[in-house]
Amino acid sequence: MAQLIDGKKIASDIRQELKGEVVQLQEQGIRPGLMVIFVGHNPASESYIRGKVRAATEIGIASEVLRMGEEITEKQLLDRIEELNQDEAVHGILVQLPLPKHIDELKVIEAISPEKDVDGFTPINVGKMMTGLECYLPCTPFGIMQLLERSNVTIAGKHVVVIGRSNIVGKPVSMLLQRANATVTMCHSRTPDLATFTKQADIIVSAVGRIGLITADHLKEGAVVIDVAMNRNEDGKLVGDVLFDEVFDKASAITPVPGGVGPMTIAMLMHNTIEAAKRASEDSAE
Ligand SMILES: Nc1nc2c(c(=O)[nH]1)N[C@@H](CN(C=O)c1ccc(C(=O)N[C@@H](CCC(=O)O)C(=O)O)cc1)CN2
Repeated sequence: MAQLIDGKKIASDIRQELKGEVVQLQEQGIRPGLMVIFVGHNPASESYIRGKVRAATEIGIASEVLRMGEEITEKQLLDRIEELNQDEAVHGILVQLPLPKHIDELKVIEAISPEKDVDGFTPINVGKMMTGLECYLPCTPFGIMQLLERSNVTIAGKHVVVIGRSNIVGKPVSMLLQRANATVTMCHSRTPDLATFTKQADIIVSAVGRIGLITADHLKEGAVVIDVAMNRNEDGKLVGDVLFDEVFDKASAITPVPGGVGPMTIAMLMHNTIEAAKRASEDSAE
């Protein structure tokens, strides 16, 4: 039977720690500020943004949601980002993804000032992460690392199989795990005979978005399983890639969906926003 890695509890612990940091900043007259840009009406995004605003309010971060209709042009969005880049009260800017199809996501992300890029998605921050320079780490991969560390899962020397190659999760988490001295194998939705790879893993990170992708047969006894996916099943219930009930008996530790990686994404966004406020005040003091 596995240890349940309780992301909800760990994220709540992190938010409590961050609350203390915000109190200290406020004593210096600094109030961290986060601007969330939401284009369109995606219901899932709506719910994630609510979670971000709730967490910010709990911690004492000033947050605002800039809502833009689906019909806005790419140019209008880019102009708005440029204004926010210049706004000193805004320490962190994020554009909720996905964006409507007529807007080029990469172009929009690139427009965010790297100093305010609390999602860690801009090419500058990605490049810094690749080379080990100080930067904002993307929130979901950062959250996965925190989950593993705070659950006392050893990473160094372990073989990790990451399934998924997105810019948000698969690629960056592979890099962070490798930096923590794991040996990383990257697989994806089109990897033939996935089980050949996953059966060799001490830790599996699955971020594909396919219900039932990982079964007990994909695991070696005692592997750690991190499920990053958010899928809706036939009953409308939120489930991951992993068949939780059967994998639970074979794994040594496992994250649930919901209540695993998801809450950590928001906690690490709060961490990055506070970091952005600290850096801005250090820069203005220089
Ligand atoms: N600009 C960004 N866009 C997106 C990101 C991101 O990091 N930055 N990640 C995802 C969505 N996301 C945050 O934005 C996110 C996903 C899931 C959760 C979460 O807490 N999930 C809960 C379940 C919530 C529910 O019931 O619907 C859980 O797993 O327990 C938070 C944030 C894509 N876009």
